[in-house]
Amino acid sequence: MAAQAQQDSAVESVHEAAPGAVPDTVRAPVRDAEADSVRDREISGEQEHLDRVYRRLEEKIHEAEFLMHDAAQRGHVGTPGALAERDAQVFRAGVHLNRLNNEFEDFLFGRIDLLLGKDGKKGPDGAYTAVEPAEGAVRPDGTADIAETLHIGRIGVLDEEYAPLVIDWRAPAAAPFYRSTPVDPGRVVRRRVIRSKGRRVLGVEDDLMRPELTAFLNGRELAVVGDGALMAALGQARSHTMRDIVASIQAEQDLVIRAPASSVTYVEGGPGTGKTAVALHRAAYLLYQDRRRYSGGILIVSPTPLLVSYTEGVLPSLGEEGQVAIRAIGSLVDGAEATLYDAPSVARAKGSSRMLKVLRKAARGALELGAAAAAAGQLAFGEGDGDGDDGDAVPQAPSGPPARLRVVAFGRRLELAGPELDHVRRTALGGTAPVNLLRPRARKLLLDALWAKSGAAGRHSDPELAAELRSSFDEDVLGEDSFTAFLDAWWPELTPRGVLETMADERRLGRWARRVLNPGEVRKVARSLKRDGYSVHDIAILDELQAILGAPARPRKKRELDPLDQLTGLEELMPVREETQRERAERLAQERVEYAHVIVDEAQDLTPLQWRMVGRRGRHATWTVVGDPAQSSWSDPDEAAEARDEALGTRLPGSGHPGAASRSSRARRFELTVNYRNPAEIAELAAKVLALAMPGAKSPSAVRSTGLKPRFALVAGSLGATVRAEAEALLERVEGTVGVVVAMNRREEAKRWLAGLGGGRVVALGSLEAKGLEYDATLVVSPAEIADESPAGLRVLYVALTRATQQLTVVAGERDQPDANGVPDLLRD
Ligand SMILES: Nc1ncnc2c1ncn2[C@@H]1O[C@H](COP(=O)(O)OP(=O)(O)OP(=O)(O)O)[C@@H](O)[C@H]1O
Repeated sequence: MAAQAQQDSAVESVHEAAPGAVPDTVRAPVRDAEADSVRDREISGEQEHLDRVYRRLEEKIHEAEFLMHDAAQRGHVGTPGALAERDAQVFRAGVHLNRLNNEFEDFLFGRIDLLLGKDGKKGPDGAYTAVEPAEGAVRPDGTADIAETLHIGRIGVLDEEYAPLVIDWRAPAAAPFYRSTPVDPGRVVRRRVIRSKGRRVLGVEDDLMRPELTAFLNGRELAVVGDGALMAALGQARSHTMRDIVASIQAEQDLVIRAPASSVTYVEGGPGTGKTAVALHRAAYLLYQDRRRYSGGILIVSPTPLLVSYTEGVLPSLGEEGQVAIRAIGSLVDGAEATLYDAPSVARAKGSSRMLKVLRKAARGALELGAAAAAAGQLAFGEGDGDGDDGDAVPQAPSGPPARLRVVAFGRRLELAGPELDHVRRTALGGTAPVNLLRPRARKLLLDALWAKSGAAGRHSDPELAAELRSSFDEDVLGEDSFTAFLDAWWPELTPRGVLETMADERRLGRWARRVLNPGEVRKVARSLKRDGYSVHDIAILDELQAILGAPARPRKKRELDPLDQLTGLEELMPVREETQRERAERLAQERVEYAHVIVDEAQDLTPLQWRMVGRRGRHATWTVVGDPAQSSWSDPDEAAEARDEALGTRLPGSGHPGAASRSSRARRFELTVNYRNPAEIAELAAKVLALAMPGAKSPSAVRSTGLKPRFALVAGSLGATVRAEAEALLERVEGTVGVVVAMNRREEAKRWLAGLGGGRVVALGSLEAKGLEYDATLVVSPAEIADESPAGLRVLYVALTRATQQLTVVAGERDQPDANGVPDLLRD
């Protein structure tokens, strides 16, 4: 038996079916007085096991420290082979040590007690692989023996004999911990969640998967204690950071987490169904399952920086760091960071695929502005510090490109002027390559035009002599400083920033956007580009411009010396030192523009231009796309879906997209159906808005209820004073966080209303910023204002109403038409 349970158990349980709301589990409470002693005994049994695990971990830490020491010694030997080996060993031991030293909050969190399996094969982790019980595992009288006990934790630990003390939660042997349900229990009789802090076991929560059985462990009947792990987790107060759900992942979520990554995995589900949590756990699972395949990195695209900081602690808590980059959609372009919001009408214009045409024209049009356009965006992105201060000013009355080219070649003065230069430019732009990469072509065409003017073309009939003459002519011209200076000014290397800034001129933009944007849109877009800083939509435009222009040459970074080499004097032995593994990892991270797997969270919100931007980061990647159409704040979901399919290459056969047919046929779709966040009372209210926003759409079913109906408040005195008073009341009623959601244009005002309140527990948010976040209590201010903000306003309101884990208050503002109870018209039946 792989890891037999240590404690004796007793017959202490009263079995009882779970309340219907709990989707996958059946729980059984125990009787009070007796129960306490059974509970204590069960806890001390788990404590013994945890102590054993920590003793083993300490041994492993000593081993890793020894390896590090040994590796350092090897460095002193000084041969290239020893150096490479040292680096590899230091790297491996360092990773190991780091993980072991990490005091996980609850390192060991689960246990399953299993029946004898159908066959006796063991997997690499020492656990039996059979999923189904053996035929004789259950005796005809309904009794059975527990044949195997497995403990589940954040990383796997083997004992001295290579038997599993802890199974990694992502290992196949741990899957039954998540997958087993009373309907389909497999070999699992009891599933236990163990709560611990540091090295102390605090409690256990059991779920019986085969309540009809009387099961024995070491001759004693299996005890069942606790109130169920899921409910315990859901009832906890929230902080400003998300927790992992590793101890209570539900069966439908586990299917998504462990789905093989081929092509695209689509995951849909309403608010609170665990999409974000599942996405993060999936990243950890994929890395565990095939670290080599994902060495190219996993990118998680999140809608806002707030959601990034809310979620970024989850992966380290799962033992994964480094390989996964979580980036907000407005931070995907190095050196540029979105800090501004666009009004919905501006966002619609900037994000739509119509903008592509405008940008192509702008990139070419910017050339006509010559060096002035290039000077506008002095720094290519990637070089700036991203604070929006470098070269943000809109160029003042650009002088335009030089009007004539004068050079001396073969002793003659040659000149190209206006129409000739225009002709060369038009011909050069006829090529399909990115504008910056067309510069050599333009240079060649200029040389051709000058050659034609020189009159030397017909001098030799012998082709060899003619070619020689031509090449010495070219050399002559290219050696002229005036030619290089002209080319730099006439065909400058354009940067995305520079082009974007030239678009801030309304007249110019109007020319480039003719018949694509209407005059109103041109005016608003141009005006929005005059601000200091970027919006999320500007970031996608910068990325698109980068693709249109072609990458500017990056200056080569100077290689830094490794202090270790200086210590061992190896620089002298090896003139060109090989990169260490660490350096290589750092270099790859810096240069990484594409990833092996891309996870898009809140995918319903991506605009067509954003899909193109994200698509460029995973051209050869597999994808997980997570979203909820009912929460979309983009006004044209069909247009965005088309852009998504194009970015992912999943369009149906006949679309002409390479690989379309095979990709679309391999795509998998999952739906998450249970709302773990909102109590039923809040979910019910939100469903009313969903019915208005998307008639016929189904809400996920809430897993618990609190008996607390949402509160409706009318403005008494000023709106600010009412909001402050209601927020204060909520702070009294919940232990954790309070989120106050207002229309976007009230954000600053709301921050002032709430100044000094709650000591960090209360946060004011614009409606779009609330995406993906959750609070113990939420205060939604003026539903009508939020709904009227944009064409997608009702869906944004739906998001706002589904953020609370415990309590919700709605303050009806001026635009709402509350009834006598304060219920705004939008929230009435
Ligand atoms: N199996 C689970 N066990 C415990 N908690 C869970 C489980 N699944 C989800 N949760 C919790 O439910 C809440 C909602 O999860 P999450 O934010 O991932 O949902 P979502 O589908 O992304 O929601 P939204 O679409 O509204 O942003 C989180 O607090 C999460 O920790």
